[in-house]
Amino acid sequence: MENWSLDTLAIRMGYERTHEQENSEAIFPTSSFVYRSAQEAAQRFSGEAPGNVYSRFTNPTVRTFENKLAVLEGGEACVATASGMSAILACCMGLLKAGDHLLSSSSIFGTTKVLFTKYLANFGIEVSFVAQTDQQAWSAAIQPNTKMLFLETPSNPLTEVADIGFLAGLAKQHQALLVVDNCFCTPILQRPIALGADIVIHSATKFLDGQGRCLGGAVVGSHEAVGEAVRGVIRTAGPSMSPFNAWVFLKGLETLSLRMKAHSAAAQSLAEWLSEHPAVEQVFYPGLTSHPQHELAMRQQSGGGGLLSFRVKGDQAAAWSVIDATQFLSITANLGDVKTSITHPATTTHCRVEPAQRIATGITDNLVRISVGLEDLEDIKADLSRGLDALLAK
Ligand SMILES: N[C@@H](CCOC(=O)CCC(=O)O)C(=O)O
Repeated sequence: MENWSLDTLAIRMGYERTHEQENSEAIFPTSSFVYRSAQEAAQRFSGEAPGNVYSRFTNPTVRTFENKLAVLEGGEACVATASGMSAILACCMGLLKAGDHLLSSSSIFGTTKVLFTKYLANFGIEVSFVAQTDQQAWSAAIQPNTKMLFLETPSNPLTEVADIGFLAGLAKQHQALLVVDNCFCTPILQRPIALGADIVIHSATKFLDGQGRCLGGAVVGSHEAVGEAVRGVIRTAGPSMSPFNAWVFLKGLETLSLRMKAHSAAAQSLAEWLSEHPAVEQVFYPGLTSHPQHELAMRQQSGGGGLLSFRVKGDQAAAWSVIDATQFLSITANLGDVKTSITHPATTTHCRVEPAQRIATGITDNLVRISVGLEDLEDIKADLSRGLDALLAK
């Protein structure tokens, strides 16, 4: 197994067949487990003996998913959660305490921002935000009590790519943890732990699933931080992944590599096509609009991912008209699906961010986000052309 590539690991690693000798992984939809004696139960609950205890924190199907994702991300441990947001919550609850400072990129998913500002602040965690790609701002915003640096890269929805290596160095210098939400790239395109990050977060709902079926999340990192601290939160607070969802994500991992390469190639072509369209003001896709070395390196190595966004020439009505003119693209607030989705971030994914802050971070009313799926690219372009061409006729 040591020499297997990520493609083989994603399909083959980490599963011991039951006595039925099944080829596809079994699902264990059980809430609890039965012991041969009271003593065995006590040993399992105290951790003295290994094995399943209760599906809130130990389930064989969920464990298979966790073990596989840990290896793919290069972490020692993985804890699966009920959603991407509960992965972020468990990570913060397990690794921060009142009085600590969390330094976050300002280019994060709107709901993550609400979690940090509205809820973590209530528990005495200090939060501040810096521009994703401004290295001087990250350095200047470090405080004596900074315990965690947090970002999504590429960011949602402007696909800003941060230099993980630089931020990892900064975090280490100040004994803080670097947490990277890797849900846009997945380990197929980017492995933050190999670049120096301490923790990787996933919304498994996105590309890990790949077909928009289930909610789930994951935290990957060291035994101490994730295997102990974050798992302790999940065991106690209970935002756990269900066995059925874990099974769906296991199936998703089997095709992840193929899908990510196809999503990336399609998104890159679509970004280039959009940037030539006269009704489009600006396109955001890694390496397309700016060329810092780490951004180009990421794209050349593996592709820039399946997500892009663009500003139409006009206002919110113009953006909505492009969205509404599509016939098969899914108007939805999700991403990472084989079905292309189209989203108006200002009024959906980032609607709870205070307007001035939203606009300051580039989520303007004329911005449209696309998660490029695996339909024929010419069909996707034709669906988008309808609304874009109509804008020119006005
Ligand atoms: N991160 C995803 C999920 C979008 O989900 C929502 O926008 C739900 C709204 C909310 O959390 O309040 C994406 O960016 O599409």
